[in-house]
Amino acid sequence: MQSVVEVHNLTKMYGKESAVSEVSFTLEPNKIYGLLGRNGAGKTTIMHMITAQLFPTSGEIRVFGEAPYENTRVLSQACFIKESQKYPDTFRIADVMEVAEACFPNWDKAYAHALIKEFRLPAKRRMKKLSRGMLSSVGIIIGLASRAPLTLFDEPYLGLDAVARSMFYNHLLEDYAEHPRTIVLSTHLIDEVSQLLEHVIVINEGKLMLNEEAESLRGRALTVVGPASVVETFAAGKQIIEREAFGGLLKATVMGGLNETVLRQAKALGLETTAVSLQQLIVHLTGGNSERKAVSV
Ligand SMILES: Nc1ncnc2c1ncn2[C@@H]1O[C@H](COP(=O)(O)OP(=O)(O)OP(=O)(O)O)[C@@H](O)[C@H]1O
Repeated sequence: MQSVVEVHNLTKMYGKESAVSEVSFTLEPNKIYGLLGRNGAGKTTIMHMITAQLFPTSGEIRVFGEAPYENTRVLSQACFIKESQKYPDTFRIADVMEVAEACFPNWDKAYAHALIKEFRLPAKRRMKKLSRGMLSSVGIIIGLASRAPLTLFDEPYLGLDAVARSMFYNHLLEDYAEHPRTIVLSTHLIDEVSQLLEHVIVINEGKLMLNEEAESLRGRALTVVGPASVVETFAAGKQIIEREAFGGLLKATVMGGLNETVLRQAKALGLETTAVSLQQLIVHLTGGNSERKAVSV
C-alpha cells in the first residue's frame, strides 16, 4: 500500500539555526502516530512542511505520493489542527464549519453538529468571543469531522478540561475504528494518549531520535528496586537510563531486550520491578543528562 507521508532528509534552517535536521520517516495508511518531543524539538515545523505551510531548506516530502506544495488534490486530503489557528474576526462557529465543509471532501456534517452539542459549543457565537478551551474544541471537531485521510493534531487541547480531553480521545478511537485514516497526534500529555498510539516518532533537538511501534516501546525499559549490590548485579551489561540511590537501596531503569528471561532474573534476585510508561521512557530518552545521552535508540 502507498505511504501517506514520506519524508527524506528533511531539513529546515532559520538562518544558521537548524530547527529540523535530516529527518526521514514514513507514515503508513490507517495508523495513529504520536509525534513527540520536548518544546522546540521541531515537531510543529515538520507538520507545517508536510502540510505545505512551510518550505523545507532541503530534503524531500511526498504526501500521498506527490509533492504537497500548491497541490489541492493532496491538501484536500490533509487536515492540520494547530493550537494557534486564527479565524476571521466576523466568523461564528457555524461559519467555520461551513468553510471546513467546503475544504474537506469527506466532511460529515451530522457528526460535526453532534460534536458541537456534545462539547456544548454556542454555534452562533463569534470565534473571537470563545474561551481558550472552546477554541480548542472547535479545532478538535474540525479534525474529527473532516475525516481527512491524513489528520494532524498539534497540541490540540490548550485550555481543554479533563472531561473534554477524554471526550476527544473516545471520539477519536470510535471514529477511527469506523473510518480508519492516518492520524498524527503531537502532544506533551503522553500518558493520556499512550493507549491510542500505534507508532511513536520522537524528535529531539531537530533530529529523529526514535521511530518505533508503540507496543515494542512499552517493553523497552524496566525499573528495578532493591539492595544496591543486587541491582548492580542485575544491571551489569544492561543500559541504565536512570539510577537513584537511597540508603542502601538502588532504583535503576534499564533499557533493552526486556523479556521473560530478564523478568525471571529480576525475580530470582528478589528485585521489585515496575514497567516504565511511554511518557517516562521518552522523558528519560530526551532528558539530557550524560547518562541518558549515552543511550542509543
Ligand atoms: N519562524 C521562526 N523563526 C525562527 N526560528 C523558529 C521559527 N519557527 C520555529 N523556530 C524554531 O525552530 C525550533 C523548532 O520549533 P517548533 O515549533 O517546530 O518546535 P515544537 O517541537 O513544535 O515545540 P513545542 O512542543 O514547544 O510546540 C525552535 O527552536 C523554534 O524556536
